[in-house]
Amino acid sequence: MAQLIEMVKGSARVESVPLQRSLSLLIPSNQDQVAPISSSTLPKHAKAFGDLNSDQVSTMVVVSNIKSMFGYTDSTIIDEVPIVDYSLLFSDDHDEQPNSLEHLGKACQEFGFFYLINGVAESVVEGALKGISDFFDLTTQEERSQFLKKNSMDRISWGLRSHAGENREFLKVVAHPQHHSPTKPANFRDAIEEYFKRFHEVELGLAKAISKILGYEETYIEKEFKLEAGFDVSAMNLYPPSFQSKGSIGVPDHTDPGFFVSLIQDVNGGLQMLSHNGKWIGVNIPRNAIFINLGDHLEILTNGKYKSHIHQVILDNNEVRRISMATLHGPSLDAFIAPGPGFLDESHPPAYRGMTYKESLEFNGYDEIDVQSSLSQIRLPVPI
Ligand SMILES: O=C(O)CCC(=O)C(=O)O
Ligand SMILES: [Fe+2]
Repeated sequence: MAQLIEMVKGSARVESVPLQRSLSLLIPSNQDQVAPISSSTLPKHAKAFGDLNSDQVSTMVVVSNIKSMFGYTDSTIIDEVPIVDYSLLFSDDHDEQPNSLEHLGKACQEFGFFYLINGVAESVVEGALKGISDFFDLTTQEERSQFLKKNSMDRISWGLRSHAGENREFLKVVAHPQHHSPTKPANFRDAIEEYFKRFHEVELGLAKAISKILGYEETYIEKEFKLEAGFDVSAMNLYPPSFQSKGSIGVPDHTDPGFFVSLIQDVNGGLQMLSHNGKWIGVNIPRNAIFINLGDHLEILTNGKYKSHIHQVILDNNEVRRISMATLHGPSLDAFIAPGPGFLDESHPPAYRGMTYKESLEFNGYDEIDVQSSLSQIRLPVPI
């Protein structure tokens, strides 16, 4: 429990300083000595989840209220996903910024994934999800199937998988440097384009912040990955509720290529990450947050310092259909990605082969738009 409390403390950078202060009031340092709490010290999120009073402040209650604050139910797993506040990474406050960068560094190195808040306006995320929902609702499956991939240069690709190993319908589109997507229904294209535009700014911001944490000038990752022409592919997924799926697997376990993946969804349920210590963690995205999962090519560039984590989608408990959009933010197709010299020394020889992003996407025999990982083939044998 102490560990969980620590985790909640460490990750609860939800809105700004007031919330942190309130949380330190909420979280007793010792179970026998409960700090008094006044509801006026609580931020608006905290007020929204109920009328906390000093009687309720026990360790268990604190944790469960923090859970409900983020929209969790008791049966979901909260632990071990850090929350990173994007706005604090660029704060003018001389204490705030280094603390936030350190927190992001820990999230990257010790987890490899995190919830990002204050990056993209909620209305933009909601708009994109509504657009995707309209695409799946307002077109028939037959209309959608016109986007079935026909050749390797296709920039839009549709698929329907319905077997024990995979259950989903998806539409993949190239989102950057040029956005390609179906033009019907109206607003779908505009809504997702707005998300791609806004998120591209956030991507550049995260590239700056992570470069700094790694000890480089802030343009390091942007230059290495040539992000101006970064190849981004967005996978929009529609998962059936579990009673409609023949098997329980939505997407089998895999890692994703690229710098990182940004994921938004309409309802929680199904995405699981394999943590550093070999435990599956349920991804339950707090409202207003975007899930970030580091990709294969950041692992390659950092020679394994930051890892790309295996994940899967399991549909066991889904009562309703779920929509997600996983955007794989990649280097430019012609960027040559190899372990950076700054991550190599005698005890850290190169652990991956260098190749262009395009080559790595095609390494398994897949096309660029399929964005399949080839990390296991790119890994070099460990010298004895
Ligand atoms: O839909 C999800 O939650 C994850 C999908 C995913 O991992 C992918 O499309 O690569
Ligand atoms: Fe994935």
